[in-house]
Amino acid sequence: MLPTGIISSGCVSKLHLSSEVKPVRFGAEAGYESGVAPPTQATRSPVPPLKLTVVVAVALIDTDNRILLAQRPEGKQLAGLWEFPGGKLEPGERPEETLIRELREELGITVKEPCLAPLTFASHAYETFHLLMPLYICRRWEGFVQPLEGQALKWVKAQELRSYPMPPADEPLIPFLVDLLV
Ligand SMILES: Nc1nc2c([nH]c(=O)n2[C@H]2C[C@H](O)[C@@H](COP(=O)(O)OP(=O)(O)OP(=O)(O)O)O2)c(=O)[nH]1
Repeated sequence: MLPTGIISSGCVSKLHLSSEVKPVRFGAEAGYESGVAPPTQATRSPVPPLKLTVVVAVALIDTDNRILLAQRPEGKQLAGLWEFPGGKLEPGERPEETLIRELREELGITVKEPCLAPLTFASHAYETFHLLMPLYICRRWEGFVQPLEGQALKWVKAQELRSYPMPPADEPLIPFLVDLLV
């Protein structure tokens, strides 16, 4: 059996090893004032953390239980992949405000905050940032969905989501939608 802290196969996809040994700091010196144990040699991340980017997304669901996907345009990162509408949290915004703003800008629809229900979230390390993406669901909005930013749009059944290539962060979200809608 492996002792705690040794990485075995199956749970961790990337292991970064460094021969550089840094001095270990404890307690207040390490920024831990009281009551919280400092990271140990075994639990401290061996690589500098990626910048955390919060993107808020929504599965809009129509009366036939189909989900709206939008295709990322040419020239952008992850171009051609199908994603949930949404966008980056701006400073000072609450996640629901971000979504309401993005849905108006991207799709021309008006969503009221009580119509946004949290479903799950994605946490995914891209090469240059770590994405944290709450996924809401929404069944009620005002106006007609329009591709205001030139993006292709598709209404897709939950069981057909796997036929649309999505960003890697989104793949673990699919079973939650299948459980909810199928
Ligand atoms: N909206 C949305 N973004 C997603 C999803 N999955 C996923 O990995 N992302 C990533 C792609 C982008 O890196 C980021 C979304 O930021 P954004 O909507 O502002 O996209 P963007 O490329 O236009 O960003 P930028 O030009 O303003 O930097 O999150 C998803 O399902 N929906």
